[in-house]
Amino acid sequence: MAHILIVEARFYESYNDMLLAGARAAIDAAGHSHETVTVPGALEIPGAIALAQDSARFDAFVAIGVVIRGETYHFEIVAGESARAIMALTLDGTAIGNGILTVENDAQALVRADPQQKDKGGEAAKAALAMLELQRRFA
Ligand SMILES: Nc1c(NC[C@H](O)[C@H](O)[C@H](O)CO)[nH]c(=O)[nH]c1=O
Ligand SMILES: CC(=O)[C@@H](O)COP(=O)(O)O
Repeated sequence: MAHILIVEARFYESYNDMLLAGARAAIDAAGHSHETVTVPGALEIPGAIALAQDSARFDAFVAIGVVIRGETYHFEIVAGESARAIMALTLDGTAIGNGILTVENDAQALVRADPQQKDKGGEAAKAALAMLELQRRFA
């Protein structure tokens, strides 16, 4: 059994609740355990994963968050830099699934957060488990 850390950026309460439900359901269905930590925003997720890695308590990570475009360039920074930093951690061999939604509006966020619709939280959890399996296969 693996132990998974879900790192959520709780910027939008309702969407996060749905993403977490999907991620937790996927991990439970695969027979693994999980715990969750909360950070202020998506930009803090990669740092939280890096800090948690040092504890060696977790086998894989799931990033959960919602980034909705506003009026300024900040969307590109938050969306792009969180994805870039997560990818850098992945390329260092860390099993991570990225469930950070980067969308234009609330309607797009809802469809993707809802476990009964696109279930991006569950998708990210399954991706993390798939990468963990590869990591163990190549060990
Ligand atoms: N606008 C969104 C943010 N912005 C906050 C940043 O992620 C970060 O917490 C802040 O810049 C302090 O370092 N975060 C989201 O997750 N979603 C957004 O829509
Ligand atoms: C993604 C963001 O950072 C965004 O929510 C911030 O909104 P704004 O660009 O209007 O400040």
